[in-house]
Amino acid sequence: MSLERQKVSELQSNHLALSRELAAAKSAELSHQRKLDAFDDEVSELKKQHRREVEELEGEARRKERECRELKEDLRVCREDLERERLSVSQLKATISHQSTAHLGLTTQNNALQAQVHAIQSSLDLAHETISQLKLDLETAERKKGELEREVLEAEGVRRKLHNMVQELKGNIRVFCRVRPVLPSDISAASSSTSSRSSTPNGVAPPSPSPEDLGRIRAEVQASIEFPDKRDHKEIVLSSVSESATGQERQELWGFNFDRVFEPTSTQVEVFEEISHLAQSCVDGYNVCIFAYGQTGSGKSWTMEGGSTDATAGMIPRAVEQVFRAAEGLKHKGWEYTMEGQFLEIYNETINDLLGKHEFDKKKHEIKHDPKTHQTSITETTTIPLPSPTRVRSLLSLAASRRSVASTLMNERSSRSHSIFILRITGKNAKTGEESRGSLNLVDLAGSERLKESGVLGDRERLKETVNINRSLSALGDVVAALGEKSEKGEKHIPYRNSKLTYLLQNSLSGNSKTLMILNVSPLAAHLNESLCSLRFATKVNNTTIGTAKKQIKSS
Ligand SMILES: Nc1ncnc2c1ncn2[C@@H]1O[C@H](COP(=O)(O)OP(=O)(O)OP(=O)(O)O)[C@@H](O)[C@H]1O
Repeated sequence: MSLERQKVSELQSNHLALSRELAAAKSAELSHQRKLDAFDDEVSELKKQHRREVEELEGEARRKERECRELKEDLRVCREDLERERLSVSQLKATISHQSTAHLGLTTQNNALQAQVHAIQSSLDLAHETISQLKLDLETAERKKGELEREVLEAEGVRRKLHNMVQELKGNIRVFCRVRPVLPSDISAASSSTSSRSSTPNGVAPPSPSPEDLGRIRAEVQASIEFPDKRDHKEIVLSSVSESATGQERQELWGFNFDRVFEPTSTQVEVFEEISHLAQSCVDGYNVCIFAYGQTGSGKSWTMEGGSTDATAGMIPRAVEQVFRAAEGLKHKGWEYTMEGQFLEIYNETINDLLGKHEFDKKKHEIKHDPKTHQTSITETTTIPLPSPTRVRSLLSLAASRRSVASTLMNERSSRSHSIFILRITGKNAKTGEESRGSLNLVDLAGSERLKESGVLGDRERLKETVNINRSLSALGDVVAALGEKSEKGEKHIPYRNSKLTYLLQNSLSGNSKTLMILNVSPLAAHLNESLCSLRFATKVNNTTIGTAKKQIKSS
């Protein structure tokens, strides 16, 4: 038992020891557990910290990756730039080498030019010397020229005096003849009448004529007109070939002489050159009358009024400008001029005021002649002061728009009235006290064709016009004839009052004025008979002496 007790005590002590150990172990375990918990906390803290660090490192890695990508992109761009720069460098190298070659060339050229400059400089020096010598020569020449100009002026005065004396001796009616060119419209009218004859029955138009056809048509429409006097241009010869009764070819020739004959190629400038002295005369105090005569479409309006350009302007604008120039040229001698204009037409023996505001034919205008001043006035007509030639142009176009224009077979824009432009020039000389009164009458007569030719027989109004036109033109012929007889036989009655036209122009036809008739002739074969009539009439006028023109100058 003791053994057992002993054993129990041993066991108890063991148990106690073990309990103690257990307790110690438990407390050790507790402390381990605490340590373990502390470690766990530390581990979880470390894990958190590690996670944070890992996240940071991953963020950092991503940023680095992005930077790396950007750097790679930059690198790529830089490489491209580099490539481009390399290319441009190589191009620049090529340019530089090209430029250096060019530079070399330019340097050589420059050297050559410099050598030339030196050469030019020396010839310039030489030229300077020559110029100063020439200047001296020029001064001497100009002195001589001034002297010669003075001599020419004096000679011009003498020439003018002699010219007026010759005119006075010859009488004061001059006749010029002007043949107009064949117009494209003449050829197309002839070619359309030929083609209408040859047109097919089904109305299909024939083909347009070839250049050869046109040449042939031109030769057919053109009358045979020659100008044999190539020196003085005073002769015109018309001819025609006809068949005699026996079937033989017979050529007839008609020759006429005038003071001047103008061929179809003559320009307005050339025609005006021959009459510009008349414009000068009216500034000197003469009555001047220029009238254009001829059949419809022969070029009267073209000659008197002309076209719209400077080159084609007719005698009216040119004469007016010349009058203004002449008046300006006399200013330094003390002359001051005033000009005024009137524009009238005679239509069916009635005077119309082309510058008036009233309806035509409503007012009755009377013609009055002053026997002392040899001036003609027309009652109740508009007189417009003309301070410049420009004003005259606008006045001409106003008158043209009011002028009676109707249509006949001869000319689609045929003027059926006589138009009379009157420019009155009054001059006063403050130095000498002289006064001068001149006038310039520019008359565009209505067409002179005969009744049968004009194709108006069926039209009463046109017939009346043509009868009136022909009556006034034949009255003009009678006046001219009577003037011719008067100078041969002494005093004789002159039938000025037989028409408004002759009565209006009385002072311009009676020997107190300088008169020029421009006969306009059509170049067409179809108008040959009319042309011959006109040429015969003009010859009658040309053979008439109407006496001596008188200057209207009054001394104070
Ligand atoms: N020298 C010329 N140069 C060029 N064309 C001209 C010339 N003369 C006349 N003409 C032309 O001929 C045509 C007839 O001329 P214009 O109208 O002057 O005739 P006219 O004799 O005045 O006729 P009317 O009696 O009907 O007034 C016009 O088309 C005109 O332009």
